[in-house]
Amino acid sequence: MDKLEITASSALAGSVVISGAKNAALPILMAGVLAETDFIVSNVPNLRDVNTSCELLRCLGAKVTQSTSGRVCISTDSLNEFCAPYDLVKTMRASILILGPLLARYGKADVSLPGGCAIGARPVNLHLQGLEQMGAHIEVKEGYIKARVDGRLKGAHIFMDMVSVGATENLLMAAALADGVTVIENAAREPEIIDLANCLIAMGAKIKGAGTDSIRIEGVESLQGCEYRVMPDRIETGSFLVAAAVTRGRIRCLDADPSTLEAVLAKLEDTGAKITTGKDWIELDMQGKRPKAVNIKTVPYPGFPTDMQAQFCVLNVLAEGTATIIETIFENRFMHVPELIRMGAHMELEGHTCVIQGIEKLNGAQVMATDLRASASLVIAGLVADGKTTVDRIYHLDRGYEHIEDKFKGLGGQVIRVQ
Ligand SMILES: CC(=O)N[C@H]1[C@@H](OP(=O)(O)OP(=O)(O)OC[C@H]2O[C@@H](n3ccc(=O)[nH]c3=O)[C@H](O)[C@@H]2O)O[C@H](CO)[C@@H](O)[C@@H]1O
Ligand SMILES: C=C(OP(=O)(O)O)C(=O)O
Repeated sequence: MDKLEITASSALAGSVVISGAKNAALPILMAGVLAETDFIVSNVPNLRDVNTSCELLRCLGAKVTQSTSGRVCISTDSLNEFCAPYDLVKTMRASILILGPLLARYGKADVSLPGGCAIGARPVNLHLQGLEQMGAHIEVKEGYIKARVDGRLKGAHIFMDMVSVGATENLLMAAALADGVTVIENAAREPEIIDLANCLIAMGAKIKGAGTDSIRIEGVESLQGCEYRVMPDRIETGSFLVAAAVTRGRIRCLDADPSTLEAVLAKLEDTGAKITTGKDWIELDMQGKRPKAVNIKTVPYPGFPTDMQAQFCVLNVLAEGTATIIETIFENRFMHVPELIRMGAHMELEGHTCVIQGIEKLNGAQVMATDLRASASLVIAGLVADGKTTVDRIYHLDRGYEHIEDKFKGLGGQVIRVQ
């Protein structure tokens, strides 16, 4: 199994090109099921989760071609299977996003329950309740969600109990082909929802309000393929900016979108970083200074993202002062804490809160990656730890960071992959 070896690096410097967003690309690829003609997606990152999504579409009978330049072409002419099997779903939770599109277009879908994962139980009740409100008959049997509808789904007024990105996306895709108007209240407002909605609109869907907490979808009878470019990855961007901050460096993220990172950039400024932005770039300059500690509370967008919590833990581990980190989205998203403590961090964890006392240096160690962003945080920690840090189980990282070692190398970070 591959590992990453990281040795203490000097201040990161230079530019890094940001990839397309994993969390936008995955729902957009699933939306391919809705299109009657060829659908072309560009700026798709080369990631394990993208390969899994393409594999899932192929498993349904769709024709999918992936090019090395980040273009994926999907044709559903030969789609004739309606089951997302456990073996694929267990490797990627976002597979649940195939449910809405399959049901809306073909009236049937059997999707394996994704199961719990490292960061929390992550139930899918909101996805199922919303589809039921739209007229679907749903049974959960032998580990599979079996959903059926006679004819088209019906538009419905759906109030979501909790803000869920995935449930909003599944219902948005289902409603695009439903008969009548659907309103999703208490919808998630993440930029990836706007990206998905823009893609569906380019396919012919009628959607208003994406990016607000009330989305109105007037269902249409059919959707056509289009060419769509995936938005930049705001979490990859934030991860590189944090890496630059902890190494007291200066980097520029290219092909990035500053408007999707306001909460993260504000926190970085609070650490003492100088942030400059252009239309599609962000520069962070620590001016050689040690970052100051910043308190974080994760909340749905536009608040501070849970997907940046682990990286900000590392920043605070090395910052001047004491910080409190509160995780409110996932009940088990502090798996990086014991690993960072093994590297010398001063952290105390109680329930959803972690108190961090900043120190000057970490010590390299062998650490284990337990989920995607925890893995990224350990790589960042390795950049500023004395000696060598080995990050094991990096298949998590490969789910979400494209060419991570090459990108760090380009900034002067000493990160190598060993097999
Ligand atoms: C592929 C993708 O885009 N993944 C992102 C997506 O995950 P995902 O879409 O799975 O996350 P959700 O927004 O659905 O989860 C938010 C909270 O709602 C709960 N919940 C969710 C659905 C449901 O039916 N019932 C329920 O209780 C979850 O357990 C969690 O506590 O949003 C998360 C929150 O920003 C991010 O961390 C993930 O990176
Ligand atoms: C939690 C994440 O992804 P997923 O929802 O695919 O597990 C993430 O991107 O940080």
